[in-house]
Amino acid sequence: MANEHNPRRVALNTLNAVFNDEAYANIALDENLVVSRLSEIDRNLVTALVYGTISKKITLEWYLKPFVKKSKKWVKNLLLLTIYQMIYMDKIPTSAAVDEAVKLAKKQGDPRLAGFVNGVLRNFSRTPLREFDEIKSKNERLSIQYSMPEFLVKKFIKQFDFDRTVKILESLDKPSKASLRVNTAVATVDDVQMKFDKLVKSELSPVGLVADSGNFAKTLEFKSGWFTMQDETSQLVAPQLDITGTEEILDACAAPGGKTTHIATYLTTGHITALDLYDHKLKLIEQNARRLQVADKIITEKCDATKISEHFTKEFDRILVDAPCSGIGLIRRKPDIRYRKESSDFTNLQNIQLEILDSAAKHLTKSGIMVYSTCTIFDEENFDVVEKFLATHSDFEQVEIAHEKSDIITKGCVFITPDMYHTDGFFIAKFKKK
Ligand SMILES: C[S@@+](CC[C@H](N)C(=O)[O-])C[C@H]1O[C@@H](n2cnc3c(N)ncnc32)[C@H](O)[C@@H]1O
Repeated sequence: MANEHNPRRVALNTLNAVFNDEAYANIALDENLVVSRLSEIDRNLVTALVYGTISKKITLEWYLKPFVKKSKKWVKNLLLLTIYQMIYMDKIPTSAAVDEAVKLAKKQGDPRLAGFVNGVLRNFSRTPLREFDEIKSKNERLSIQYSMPEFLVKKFIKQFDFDRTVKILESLDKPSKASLRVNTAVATVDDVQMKFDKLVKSELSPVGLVADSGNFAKTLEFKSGWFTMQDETSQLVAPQLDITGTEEILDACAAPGGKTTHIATYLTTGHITALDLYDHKLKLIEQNARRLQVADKIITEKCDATKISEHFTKEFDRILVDAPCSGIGLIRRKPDIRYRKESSDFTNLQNIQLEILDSAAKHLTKSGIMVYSTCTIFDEENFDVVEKFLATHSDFEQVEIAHEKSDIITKGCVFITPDMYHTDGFFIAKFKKK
C-alpha cells in the first residue's frame, strides 16, 4: 500500500504476499518498504517482524491452533505476526502488540473481525504457552520446535542422524552473521578492518571479515567498492580455480556476480565471461562489477548454461558452475526457502545440475579446471552429482581440495553445514580435464 506509515501494516502486507501469494520474502519486503514512508527504526522493525514471523511460522501456527478454528488468511497472518511479538520480542509489551493488531483489523476489515482478533489475542495472552514436550513424535516435535516442514526434518535425519540434525536446526534458528569479502582490487583486509571496530577475521576465508550484526551495505566504503557482502563459504570458491591471471574463464551461472567479481580480482590480462538466464540478473552483475571496479575484466552474456554450445564454440581455461540449487544452506538468511520445497524438487534440481555440468564440460580446455558449487547440504545435489558426473565423463578426474580447517573437507570436497562455523551450508567440488 502506497505511503504507508504503520510498520505493522507494512509487515502484514509483506506476510500476506509471502504466505498467500508465494512471493519471495526479500523481494516482497523490499517492494513494501520502498512504497512506505517509514523511518530507519521502523524499517528495521518491519524487517525483524517479517523475518521473525516467517522463520517461526510452523511453531506459531501450533501455538495458535487451540485458539482459532477457522479464519480468513489475512486475519491468521495478523494473529501470527502478533503472537510472534508476544512470544519472542521482549521489548514490545503484550498490550501494545494486541492494541496495534486490533487497530489494524479495524482498518482492514469489518469491526466484527477486530472483535474476533481482540478475543483470540486476549485469550492467548492469559493462557500459559504450550510445551513442546507434549508432542509425542520426535520428528513432529523437531518440525514444530524449529519450524521446519516434517519431510525436510526426515530428510535431515536420514542424511545426518538425529543428534546432528538437532545441531543443524538449532544453528539455523540463530541470527546470521554479517560477512564481508574484502575486494582486494581496491582495499586490503587491514584497511577495511581498521574502519569498523566490530569486524574480526574470518576463520575460513583469507579475504573475509565478520561481525555478529551490522548493516555494512549502507556504508560509504561499501559504495566505494572496498568490500562486498558475501558469506565466508562462498569466498572459498574462486581460489579453487587456481587462477594465475591470464586465463579465459567461464562462470556458467553467475548472477548477481558475487563469485564473478571475486574471480576478477585474480585476473591480470585474462577475462571472465558471466552467463545467466535473465537480463535483469545480468544487470546486477554489471552493477556489482562497476562498484567493485572490476568491470573491465567481465563480459556478461544471456545464455542458458544447459546449451552453452549454441552460444560459444570456444574453450575456456577455467569454468565455474555455481549451480541453481535448493538453497537449503541459506535458510538462516532466507527463512521462506524451507516452505517452498517438495521432495521432487531435489531430483529435478540434480538433473539440471548434471545438464549444466555436461554442457560446460565440453568447453573446458585440456588440463583445465572446472569447479562445481552449491549452497545446499543434501547429498542429491552434491556428492551424488559429483559421482554421476564422473561416471559419465571419463575425460575428467576429481581434484582433492585441501584447507587448513580439515573438518570442512569430506571426500576431497568442501562440505560445510551451518552448525560448524555458523555460516551458510555449502559444497564445492573440483575437477580437472585429463
Ligand atoms: C546460485 S545462483 C548463482 C550465484 C552467483 N554465482 C554468485 O556468486 O553471486 C544460480 C544462478 O543461476 C542462474 N541460472 C539458473 N538456471 C540457469 C541456466 N540454465 N543457465 C544459466 N543460469 C542459470 C540463476 O538465475 C541464478 O542467478
